[in-house]
Amino acid sequence: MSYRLPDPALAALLRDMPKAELHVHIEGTLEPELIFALAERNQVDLPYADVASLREAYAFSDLQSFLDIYYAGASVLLHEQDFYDMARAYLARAVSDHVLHAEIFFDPQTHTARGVPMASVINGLYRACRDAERDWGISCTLILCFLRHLSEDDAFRTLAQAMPLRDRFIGIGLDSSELGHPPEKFARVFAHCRELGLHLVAHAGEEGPAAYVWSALDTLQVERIDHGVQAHQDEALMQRLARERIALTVCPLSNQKLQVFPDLALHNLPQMLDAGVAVTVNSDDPAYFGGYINENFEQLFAATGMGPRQAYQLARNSLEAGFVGEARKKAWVQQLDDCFVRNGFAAAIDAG
Ligand code: HPA
Ligand SMILES: [Zn+2]
Repeated sequence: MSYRLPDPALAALLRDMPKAELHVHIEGTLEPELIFALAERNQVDLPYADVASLREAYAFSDLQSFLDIYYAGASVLLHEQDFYDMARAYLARAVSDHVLHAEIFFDPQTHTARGVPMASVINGLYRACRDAERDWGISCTLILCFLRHLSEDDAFRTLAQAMPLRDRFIGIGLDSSELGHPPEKFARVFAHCRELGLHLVAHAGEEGPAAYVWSALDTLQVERIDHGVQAHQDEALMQRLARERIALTVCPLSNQKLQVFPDLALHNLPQMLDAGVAVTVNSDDPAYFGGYINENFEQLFAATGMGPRQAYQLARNSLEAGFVGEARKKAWVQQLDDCFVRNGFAAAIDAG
């Protein structure tokens, strides 16, 4: 089900308000047109005849059915310039959606397993971030994700390969198939990353149970939870998330596409926000799930009937949950306040 906002003033506010994107997989921003262009450039065979038939395959029943196609799409990425072009396209889009700051996930094991050098992956993405900052003023950092369906030893090897480029990523995440791969499987490698001074996040409670969110917090000691929507099943967990202001990077269109919620109108984000949890809105894999961050905001608000007060809270949560210094956060929140005043929604600031 796709939703449209009937209120043009609210739609304009959601579009124009400054925001941060804290949960986007760069490989999930690879649009079918770019997949085919890179396939041709790199002479990679694809099991789809054209862009239209690839898009037709984007009908998912759960996380795994998506991941199978997502990893196939990433097979066209071979050279540093491919990673640069992919990230450049995403960042241009983020700028037009008024994203001030993006923390971008990448999955190195998806590429190194095919013989792509770690340096090609990280240097291509990093150069795109620096160029976007120079050209468009967007702030942009990288988070290296371990694939949880692989072993912890594989994660350690991946970390070792990335260490010569340690200054080019700020944190570590955990993604891929959740069920059967609980956070504690990666306890030792996360403890090591913590000692290295890396920020820590993990996907938990997307399809997996609330127990995985507890484990990500207590065993991995992550600073944010990616998705986390299953926390709603556990009142004690909800209270902890709210009390400790642990941000959840929620991805509404992803949750609908992967059938975590059968329909956006049934999404629990409004209740989580009401319960005082620091929820944020993000796009996850926008090329596959039918929309970038502003489309996530617009459709979610249209489906659930939320208004300017919640828009303010969500944007503010995102600007405050990034891994950046307090002075920059304060300046960004000032820009957010100015936007709400300019658009005639000053009351939403005071209510928030
Ligand atoms: O939503 C997701 N969940 C887990 N792994 C992923 N890798 C890309 N997107 C996702
Ligand atoms: Zn994700």
